[in-house]
Amino acid sequence: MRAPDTRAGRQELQQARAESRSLFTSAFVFSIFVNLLMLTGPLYMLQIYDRVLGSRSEETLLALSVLVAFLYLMMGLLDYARGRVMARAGARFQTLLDSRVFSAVLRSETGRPGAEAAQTGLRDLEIVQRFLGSPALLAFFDMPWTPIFLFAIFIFHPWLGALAVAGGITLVCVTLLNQWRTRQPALEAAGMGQRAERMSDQMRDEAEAVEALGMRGSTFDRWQMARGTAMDLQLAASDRAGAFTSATKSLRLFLQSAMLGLGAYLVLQNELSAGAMIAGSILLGRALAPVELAIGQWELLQRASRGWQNLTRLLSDVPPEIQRTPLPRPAARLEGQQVTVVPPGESQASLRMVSFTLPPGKAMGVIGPSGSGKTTLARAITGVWRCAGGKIRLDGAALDQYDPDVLGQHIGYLPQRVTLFDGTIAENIARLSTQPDPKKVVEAAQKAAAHEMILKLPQGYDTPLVSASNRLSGGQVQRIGLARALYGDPVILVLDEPNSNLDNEGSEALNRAIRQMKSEQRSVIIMAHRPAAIQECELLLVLDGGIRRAFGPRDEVLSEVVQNAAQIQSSKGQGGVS
Ligand SMILES: Nc1ncnc2c1ncn2[C@@H]1O[C@H](COP(=O)(O)OP(=O)(O)OP(=O)(O)O)[C@@H](O)[C@H]1O
Repeated sequence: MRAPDTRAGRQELQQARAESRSLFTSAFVFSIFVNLLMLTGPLYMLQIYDRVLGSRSEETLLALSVLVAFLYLMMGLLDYARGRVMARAGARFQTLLDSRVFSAVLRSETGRPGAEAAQTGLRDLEIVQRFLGSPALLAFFDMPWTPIFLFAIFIFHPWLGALAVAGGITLVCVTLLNQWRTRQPALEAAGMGQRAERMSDQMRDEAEAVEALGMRGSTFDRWQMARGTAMDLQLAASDRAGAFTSATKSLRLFLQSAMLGLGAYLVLQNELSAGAMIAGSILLGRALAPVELAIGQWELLQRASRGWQNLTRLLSDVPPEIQRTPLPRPAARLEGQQVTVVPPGESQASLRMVSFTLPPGKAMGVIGPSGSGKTTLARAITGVWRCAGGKIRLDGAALDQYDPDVLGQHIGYLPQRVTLFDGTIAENIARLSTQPDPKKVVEAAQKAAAHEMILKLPQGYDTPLVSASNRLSGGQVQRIGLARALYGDPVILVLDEPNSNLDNEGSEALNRAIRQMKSEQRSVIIMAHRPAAIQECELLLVLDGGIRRAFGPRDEVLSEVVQNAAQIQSSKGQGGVS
């Protein structure tokens, strides 16, 4: 199987990273000075042993100590500054991509629910941001200094240099071995951990069904199995990584002592000064510090690298929205031309070559048995799913010529299953706008016959809702969903099974809202099972197995196609549910 092309996503990420190039450059320059100043310690040692102790000069000691204190202060300041710069580079990277990744996650979820890259998109971005602002990346800036420090040790004595190089190579080999040995278990542990998390999220959301159906034990068993496996894998991964971290730490400490030992031997042979012996040992510590730091931060590095890969996949799968020329507010004329829709991730179309025309001021009913493609059509009209073939045109322009957010304002949608979000009732009606227009909110609620019901709630329109809570009944939720669909005066209203939870009063209010829409030259589409829902419709589209069975004036179509036409027509004019 060919690997998916992720070039576009990688390019986007690289561009966002390149926006912080000046910050990275300053951090790199700071790192040069920090590393130069790291020579302070060894040089001080060298001077103390070889000059101060030899000459017994207190003035030299004082002068050297003052100088060293100053240099350490500078080093501290520069180190702090580069840490701050890197943190800002990470933050800038995240700010640049926040909105892009957020909409890619949403679009990916509507397109192909459950796609792995979308599930973790926002978390991946955060991990990459954390890595960009962490000491782990600074370790890579410090690494080029490792050979320079090693070279300095060579200047003291070739044997010391040889030992340092051998030690350095061993540490690098351990690092590579670490990478090789821990990558797979870390990957598996992360994957399984995410699965357990998804499972617990779903179970929490569906807590009511879990309780009512006595599924607590079995759901717990499933979750625990996933979690247990994740924990075992995580333990194995962290054991391995921990073993490597401890091994490198001990090795480094041992190397430093070995340097001292070898240095002392060379001093005894009169081949080295005592100062150089100590300085060499300190230099070795400095040379190997970035390697050890990189190993210590290996987990973050791996997670960031995985996050980067996921993001490249996500951003490649979901290209950025193109800037569209804004169109004027459309007339409520909707036209379906040979519309074919294939559900995301499926190979079979659930709607095939369906055509219809809905002029302004009219309502169209869409009926058909379960699975006939009614919801699919609603999704296509609202732009949630794109047409695989044919076009849907709103006032002459294909739906993809509208910016998705603008299209959402033109087309009000009441989905089959209404979900409300965390926020007040008013905010939910105003589609989570941070500054809801109170007048429009109340107007929409009145049209949906939700106003009185909302006023009876403890804090009226300001009653806070928690998405998962069930303080509202199914009918109440549906009325608020209808008010949300009507908010902002959409030109087209798409209602998917609007009567499923409405009582008589709600159904009548719905019919009133439909009549009002029509009188204002706006139009309505109703996907329905129940006859009461289509009594306001002039047009009827009958679907069966994703194919148009009939389309035309309602009564004609009914008498032509639906066998129980008489029964449905008899409910006409009664209002409410039959
Ligand atoms: N998200 C999806 N992924 C894959 N296939 C889907 C998806 N949603 C619907 N389908 C398929 O598309 C076909 C039409 O489904 P659709 O939900 O549009 O029917 P419907 O007429 O609205 O049914 P109902 O009256 O039961 O709501 C069905 O065969 C269904 O299996």
